[in-house]
Formats: sequence, structure tokens, C-alpha cells
Amino acid sequence: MDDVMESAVGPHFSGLRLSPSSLPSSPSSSSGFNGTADASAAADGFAPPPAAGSKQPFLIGVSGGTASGKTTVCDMIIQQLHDHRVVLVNQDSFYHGLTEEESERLQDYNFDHPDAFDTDRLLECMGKLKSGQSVNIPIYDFKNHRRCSESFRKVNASDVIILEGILVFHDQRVRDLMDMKIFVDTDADIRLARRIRRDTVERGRDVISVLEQYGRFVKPSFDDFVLPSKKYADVIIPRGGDNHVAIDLIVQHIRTKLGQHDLCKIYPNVFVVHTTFQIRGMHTLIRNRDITTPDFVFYSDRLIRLVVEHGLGHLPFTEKQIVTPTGVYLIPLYHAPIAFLFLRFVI
Ligand SMILES: Nc1ncnc2c1ncn2[C@@H]1O[C@H](COP(=O)(O)OP(=O)(O)O)[C@@H](O)[C@H]1O
Ligand SMILES: Nc1ccn([C@@H]2O[C@H](COP(=O)(O)O)[C@@H](O)[C@H]2O)c(=O)n1
Repeated sequence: MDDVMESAVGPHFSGLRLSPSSLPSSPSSSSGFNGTADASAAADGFAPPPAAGSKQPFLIGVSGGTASGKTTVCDMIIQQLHDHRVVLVNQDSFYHGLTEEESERLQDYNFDHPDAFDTDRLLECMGKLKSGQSVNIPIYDFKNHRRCSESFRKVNASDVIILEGILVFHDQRVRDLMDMKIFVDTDADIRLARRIRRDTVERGRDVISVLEQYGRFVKPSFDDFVLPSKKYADVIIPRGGDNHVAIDLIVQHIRTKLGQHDLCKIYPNVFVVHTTFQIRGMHTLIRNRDITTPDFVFYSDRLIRLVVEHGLGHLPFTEKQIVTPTGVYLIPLYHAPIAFLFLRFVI
């Protein structure tokens, strides 16, 4: 293990990442430092930092049967992520408005079929949000089954976008935009009971029409389209909003994913040293309570050195010719007093 570590992170020139603008134009500047440094940097996982603001928002898809608790779960996630900019987009907003003819035969319309949604519009909006643009989302009225033609909901660019709906996993193009897919899995009887209560109280329906629609369209479409899309989920939450453990774990995961992104946003001059197996190995070793003191010091020292060397790579420098016992070399000399640090490491 020690040998592997030694060869992987021993003294090297990984700190010498020259930006083209800082390269001297004289022929002597092609001394191989730059190529060596960049190759070494890549080998160490010191990839160039992403351009500020280039990171895309984290898109979470939340699916599940009607009244399974999708909105409730999303609200809980949003509440727990209170220090991040999070927006919720409902697939319901993208229902096609009914034509006059369809409205007259409302009882025959299947709102649970994929064709009931304007998926192209949904894709366009999600694509824009993912690329950091704000969008106008349609507003849907469940009482008259139409989109409001005059007003929209303006949704601004955010760190986290949550897309929620019964069929958000159905279309592969929508699925492909998602960084995390959650399926809320709640017992069908409980969902029906909730749906009856919600639709009669909030959506202006009577119990008979809710039951008829459920038997004719909601349940068959759940079996045909919603349930088969469960296999795409990364996480399945049994019992929806009652499952605090699952929601806590999901929030932790999102926080971890957002961590580096946030630091880079707050401090534009933060550069993240990308991890490698060697770096992870050393982090693991120094956290092992049984590690010997010399080993702890050894690996901690190496980790610290990687950070310092990476930092040095961001400093400006000038070339200096020196005479060594074996000949003449060009070395890049970091601006004092940092030069001291650099020389100490390469000797
Ligand atoms: N864990 C729960 N316990 C009791 N009622 C709930 C629970 N989760 C959701 N509900 C209720 O069930 C209905 C549907 O929940 P909602 O989160 O809107 O589901 P969905 O978005 O999947 O349709 C709402 O009236 C809500 O208040
Ligand atoms: N005009 C409409 C549009 C949709 N529905 C039903 O809504 C359900 C989806 O919303 P959830 O919050 O329950 O996920 C879906 O099952 C449709 O049947 C409707 O009744 N009327």
C-alpha cells in the first residue's frame, strides 16, 4: 500500500500548471515543464476547475400514483433544504387544455394517459431551467380542465429543481434530464381514500364522479404506465411523507451533491482538488483509529502537500536560470515567499 501511495503522490511537479497567458514566449520556455505538469496534474486528479457558474442545477424527479404523497414529500425536501434555492415544478401544469368537444364528454377523457400531457412543452421548460434560464410555466385549473391563457408562473434558475407528477418517468427524454429519481410508494387503498377527500374538497368533484374516474381511467393507467415506470427510480419511498428516515437520507444526499457547487459559488476563487482513489485511500487511512502515529503523520502530510502544491499552481511565476552542479536548468520560480515552499518540496 505504501509503495503504491509513494509512487502515486511522491514528489512531482503537479503544482506547475501554466496558463497559456503566463507562458513566456522564448523558445527556452518549451522546457517540458508545462506538458509534464499538466499530465501529472491530470494523473493526480487535478483537473482544471469548472468555470464559475458552469455547474448545472440538480434535477430531481418525483413520481408515484395519484395522492401517494408526491407533493407532500417534495414540500418536506424543500423545507429541509432551506438554505438552497429550490423550485418545484408540477407535471400537472403541462396538461393539455380540453377542447370544447372534449369538455362536453369529460367523463370519457383519460387524464392519466401520457398523451394528456404536453410533454414537448415540459421538455422545453425543463431544458431551459437545467441550463440556468428562467421560464414561464403554464397554470392549470383542475376545475375547468384548462390552462390559464393570460397568466404564467415565472420560475427562476435554481440550485435544485424538483419535477413532480404521476408520469414524469414515462418519457425517456424527461428521465434523461434527471439527476435523481424518487418513487413515492403508497398503498392503493390509502391513495383512493385521500383522492376522494382531496378531489371533493379542493377540485370541485363529487364522490360518484371520483370513483367512476378512478375505476375507468386512474387505476388502469396506474397499472399500465405509472407502476411500470417505478423501475427507473433510484430511491423508492414507502409510505410517502410519513417516512422521515427516507426523506432525511435523500436530503443528506442532495446536500452532499450541492456542497462543492455552493462553495464555488460563494467564493469565486475556490478551486476544488478533484478526488482520486489515492486521495480517498489516504483520507480513509487517516480516519482509521488503529493507524499508527507515524503513518497518520505520513499520510496527513501527503494530503496537505497535495493541497499546497495545487494552490501553488495558481500562483504567477517567472523563469530563472540557475547553474546546478550538473549543468544549466530553467526553473520556474514562484514569487517569494512562496518560492521557499516550492523548493522545499521538489528537492
Ligand atoms: N402522510 C400523510 N398522511 C395523511 N394525509 C396525507 C399524507 N400525505 C399526503 N396526504 C394528503 O393526501 C392528499 C394527497 O397528497 P399529495 O401530497 O398532494 O399527493 P400527490 O401529490 O401524490 O397527489 C393531500 O390532501 C394530502 O394532504
Ligand atoms: N383536469 C384534471 C387533470 C388531472 N386529474 C387527475 O389528477 C391526477 C394527477 O394529480 P395528482 O396530484 O393526484 O398526482 C391524475 O390521476 C388525474 O386523474 C383530474 O382529475 N382532472
